Parts: sequence; C-alpha cells; structure tokens
Amino acid sequence: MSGSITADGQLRIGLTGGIGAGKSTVAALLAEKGAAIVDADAVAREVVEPGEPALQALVREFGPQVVDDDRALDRQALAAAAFVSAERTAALNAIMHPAIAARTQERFAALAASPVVVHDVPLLVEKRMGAAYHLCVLVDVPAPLRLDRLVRSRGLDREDAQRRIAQQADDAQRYEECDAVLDNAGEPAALRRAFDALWTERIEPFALALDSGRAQPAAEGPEGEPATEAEAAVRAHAPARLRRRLEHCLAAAGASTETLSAVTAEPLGFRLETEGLGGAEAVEGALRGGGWLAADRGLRVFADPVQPGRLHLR
Ligand SMILES: CC(C)(COP(=O)(O)OP(=O)(O)OC[C@H]1O[C@@H](n2cnc3c(N)ncnc32)[C@H](O)[C@@H]1O)[C@@H](O)C(=O)NCCC(=O)NCCS
Ligand SMILES: Nc1ncnc2c1ncn2[C@@H]1O[C@H](COP(=O)(O)OP(=O)(O)OP(=O)(O)O)[C@@H](O)[C@H]1O
Repeated sequence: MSGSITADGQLRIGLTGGIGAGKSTVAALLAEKGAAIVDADAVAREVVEPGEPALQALVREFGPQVVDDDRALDRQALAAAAFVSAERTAALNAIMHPAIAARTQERFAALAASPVVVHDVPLLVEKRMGAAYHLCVLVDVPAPLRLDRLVRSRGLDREDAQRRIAQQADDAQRYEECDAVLDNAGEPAALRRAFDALWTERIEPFALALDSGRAQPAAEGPEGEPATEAEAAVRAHAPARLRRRLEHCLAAAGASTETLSAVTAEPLGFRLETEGLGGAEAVEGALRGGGWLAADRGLRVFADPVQPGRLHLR
C-alpha cells in the first residue's frame, strides 16, 4: 500500500489513527492548505467495483452473500464476515492490500508534481509503513470515545466498530510508528489549533527545506519537555524511526546498511561507511529523496525541523 519516497522535493506525509479518530477531518484541514490527499479507504472502494478481480476473489473467499443481487459488494455483509477473527481479517487483507497497493502507486505517480502529498491510511501502523513517509501524523483519541463518536454521529453498529478496533493496533504501537500526535479528544476548535501549529512549525518548513534541497541550519531537535505522555512516547521512539527511514531509503537504492551505526543521541547522529556501497549517485539520490539533505561535506541532515538527525558519511 505504501509508495516509496521517490519524487524529488516532495514532502510525503502518512496520516493515521484508529477507526473514528478524525483522519478525514484532519485530511480536510490539510487539503485546505493545498496538500494533495490519497485516501486509502477510497482506493479500497475502487478496487472492489463490479468487474474488478479483487471482488471476485472476495466472493471465492467469503461466499456469495458478500455481493448483492446486482453483483455489487455488500460492505456490511463483508465486514460481518471479515472482522470476526484475526485469521478472517488476514484473509480479507491478503486479497485487498495488494490490489490497494497497486492502485496507490498509480495515485502517487500522478501526484509527483505536488509539493505535499498526504496518504490517509488507517492501517499504516499495523503494516509498519511509517518509514516510507518523511513524516507520520497520528490523530489520537482514546478507543472508548472513538466508539461513542462512531455510533452517535456516524451510526455505525457498536459491535462492528468494536470488532474492527480489536483487529487494529493499540496506542503504544501507534506512538512507536508516528512522529507527531494531534490530540482529537476535545472540541473540533482545539484540533484546528493543534493542526495549525503543526502546519506552521513543522510541515511548512519541512516542505520548504525539501523543495529547496537545503537543510535548515537551526535544526537542533525538539525543544522543551513533552507536554503529554503520548508526546513523550513518540519522542522516545524517534531514534528507531529515523534509523528505519535511513534503512528504507538506502535499501531502495540497493545499498547495504551493514555499516550504519548510531553515534550520538543529542543531536541524533548516525554514521555510514560509503566505501564499497557502490552506485554513489543512486545513494545520493535515495538520501535526498528520503529527506536527508546535504549540509556540509560528508554531512546530511534530515529535513524535519523538529526531529532533525544527522548522517555522517565516511
Ligand atoms: C470490509 C469493508 C468492505 C467494510 O466497509 P465499510 O464501508 O463498512 O468501512 P470502510 O471501508 O469505510 O472502512 C472504515 C474503517 O474500518 C476500518 N477497517 C477497514 N478495513 C480494515 C481492516 N482490514 N483491518 C482493520 N480495520 C479496518 C478502518 O479504520 C477504516 O477507516 C472495507 O472496510 C474493506 O474493504 N476493508 C478492507 C480494505 C482495507 O484494509 N481498508 C483499510 C484501508 S487500507
Ligand atoms: N473533535 C471532535 N469532536 C466530536 N466529534 C468529532 C471530532 N472529530 C471528529 N468527530 C466526528 O467523529 C467521527 C469520525 O471522524 P472522521 O470521519 O474524521 O474519522 P476517521 O478517522 O476518518 O474515521 P474512519 O476511521 O472511519 O475513516 C465523524 O462523525 C466526525 O464528525
């Protein structure tokens, strides 16, 4: 389902959260700022339209009751059959996710000229897709409140919503994979304020740095104490996320990460022996595409103004 980080100068954001957290609400705020949105739920609907091979595979796997008289997918019937156990959900995913991934690649390719592309993807954490984006944003709401909102304002069946939550990641796993948290347990106005701060302090300068190809000199890491437990957890996992990002973009260039080592904690620093890596240009391009911009001879800086990271090439 993920696109790899390829289009030069483009900021790619992964947007996620448990069912009913408010991803669509945040995606609308991002679109207002001019970001292009790829909506995984919408792509998932397209690949099961009548005549699509994934629809036929669903009928073979789950039986004829998952289509109606017009041979269109009965979404409620499929949800009832698929979310009963981890094994049945895995069977659903095995059919759907390759089809979604192929269509998603096409979407990203068509948006190569957009400065900011957002992938709204409910299962980003479950599928450990975070390293494929420069920044992952989590919309965070405790599960019981999500359940109430889904039942009250969207009319979703409570048991269905509960079963889906049981097949999704938990909060601790989300804090490991995501770089920024938007708390949406309060009023919509509070979400908008938090979003505006994230846009101004992080997304906009990050996108400008990638677009210009120049690392920002002030990148010294997060300031002050984390305001919430969620933020503290997110920050604690930053070194591991940055390392996964580095490994992801180097692997895309076919370069070995055997000599990649962590050297400093503050600011976060890594070292990579480039001798014998081969394809210097491919490695350069992959690092740039991954958000690691040239700052000095032998030094790359990850362009996230809040979670910078340095890479020393030897
Ligand atoms: C089972 C289906 C037909 C139910 O359709 P329905 O219209 O009721 O829900 P919709 O597609 O709008 O999804 C709503 C939410 O359910 C949750 N959800 C959907 N699929 C899954 C899944 N495989 N595992 C866990 N949660 C899921 C997500 O939070 C999603 O945002 C549909 O969800 C589906 O095709 N799911 C498989 C594809 C998939 O994994 N989609 C998630 C995005 S990649
Ligand atoms: N701060 C809020 N206060 C009250 N209700 C909210 C708030 N934010 C979102 N909602 C409502 O909660 C429901 C879920 O929000 P939204 O559709 O944005 O979530 P989502 O994460 O996209 O959902 P899904 O996982 O189903 O795709 C919607 O009915 C929305 O109007």
